[in-house]
Formats: sequence, structure tokens, C-alpha cells
Amino acid sequence: MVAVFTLEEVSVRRGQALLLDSVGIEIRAGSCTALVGPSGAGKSTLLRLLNRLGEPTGGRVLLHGRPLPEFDVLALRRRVGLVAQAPTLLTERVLDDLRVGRQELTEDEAAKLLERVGLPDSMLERPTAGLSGGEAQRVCLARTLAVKPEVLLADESTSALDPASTAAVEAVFKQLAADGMTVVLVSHDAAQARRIADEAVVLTAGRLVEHGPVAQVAYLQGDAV
Ligand SMILES: Nc1ncnc2c1ncn2[C@@H]1O[C@H](COP(=O)(O)OP(=O)(O)OP(=O)(O)O)[C@@H](O)[C@H]1O
Repeated sequence: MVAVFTLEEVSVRRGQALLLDSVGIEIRAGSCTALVGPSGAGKSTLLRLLNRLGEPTGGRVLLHGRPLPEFDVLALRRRVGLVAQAPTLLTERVLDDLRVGRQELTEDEAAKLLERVGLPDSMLERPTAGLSGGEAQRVCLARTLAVKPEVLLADESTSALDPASTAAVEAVFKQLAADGMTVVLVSHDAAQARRIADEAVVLTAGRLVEHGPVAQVAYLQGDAV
């Protein structure tokens, strides 16, 4: 197995609270890994360590065997892109938003990015203010992909979307992993994790309780989540 990320005994303590407790996992290259578990389990905390939006207070996170602090943080964040829960558009026009991380992006490339996330190229000239939540989330996803990251992190990226937009975003994640990208997503939805992920990491109260192929992870079986 080629590990993209290796977490060695990773802990995160904030004051009295132990948000992550000695978590050790490897995240396989070219797979879609879902971080699942109950509310407050530490899923977002773990995800944010992977591009240094957060720092462990114990243990180490390695990218291809190198500790994350050895990388330039901005270069790391281009390599490990994050799509947040709520879409945040940064400019007034869709095309300009897609160029935020890559100014030299041509209109052709921008149109291809939109196609990749299931949006028509006619949207390039649209004002960002008029987009629906589902469209805005997919523009954010396209903007992240414009930078050509090696890894895509997604934190509950469909939790505010209607079923049709959720299905569209899920299809994009699946296709990205099928194309060889490493995708790590946080989901509170077991059915979603089963639909799109290859592997699942189950956290409860900051501790790793299971990690394996989705079909073998007990937490994801049945509808009891
Ligand atoms: N700065 C902080 N100080 C103390 N506790 C914190 C801090 N930040 C987060 N927490 C707590 O850490 C726990 C883990 O938070 P985290 O957001 O990682 O969980 P989660 O599994 O993603 O939850 P959810 O599914 O509800 O988003 C929560 O109980 C949260 O309240």
C-alpha cells in the first residue's frame, strides 16, 4: 500500500479537552476515505490536520513519509486542497473565482473544470451572487481543483445541499478517486460513506475505533447511524 498520509499517535488537546487521542492511521493513495463517527468525535479536527489548518499537540502527521512541518505551508495547501462545509465565493464572477488560485487559467480550462463538477460552461460569466447553494458548492470544488491538488479534503461538503446537488457532488468525489486522486471526506451520513468511500475511519470521542474497507466497517452497516 502506498500511504499518502501517515498519522503516528496523533493527539490534539485544547485545554482540558482531548479532541484526538493517539490516533494512528495510514491513508492510501488514490482512495476515497470517509471519516465517520458521532457528532463531536473529532472528524473535522483530524481532517484539518492534513493541510495544517490545525496542529497536533502530540504525535506526527507525515505526507509521503515527510513530517508536514517540513513543507512550506502554502505549497502544502495547494497540494492538499480543502472544500469546506459552506461554500465561500471570493469574487463577483464564476470565472474569476476559478482563477483565484491559478490566475493563468484559460477559459477553456475553466469550462472543463465546470464540466468536471457537472456545471454548464455558460455559468462562467454568471455573477457568483446568484448561484444556488449546490451550484456555489460545485464552483468552490472546481476552484479547488483548478490548483491541481494531489489530495482533496472535504468537510461535510454536502450537508447543506438538496438531494440532487448532493448526488452531483458525490458523483464528482467518486470520479476523482476513480481518476486516481486521494480524497478524504468527513461525513455524518453512513449511507453516503457507503456510497462513495472505499475506506472508512471511525472515530468516537477522539479515539480510533475502526478503519477498513467500507463493506467491513461495522459502524457503517445497517441504518442505525
Ligand atoms: N478549541 C476548542 N476547545 C475545546 N474544545 C474544542 C475546540 N474545538 C473543538 N472542540 C471540541 O472538540 C470536539 C471535536 O470537534 P470536531 O469538530 O472535530 O468533531 P466532529 O466529529 O467533526 O463533529 P461534528 O460531526 O459535530 O462536526 C467537539 O466536542 C468540539 O466541541
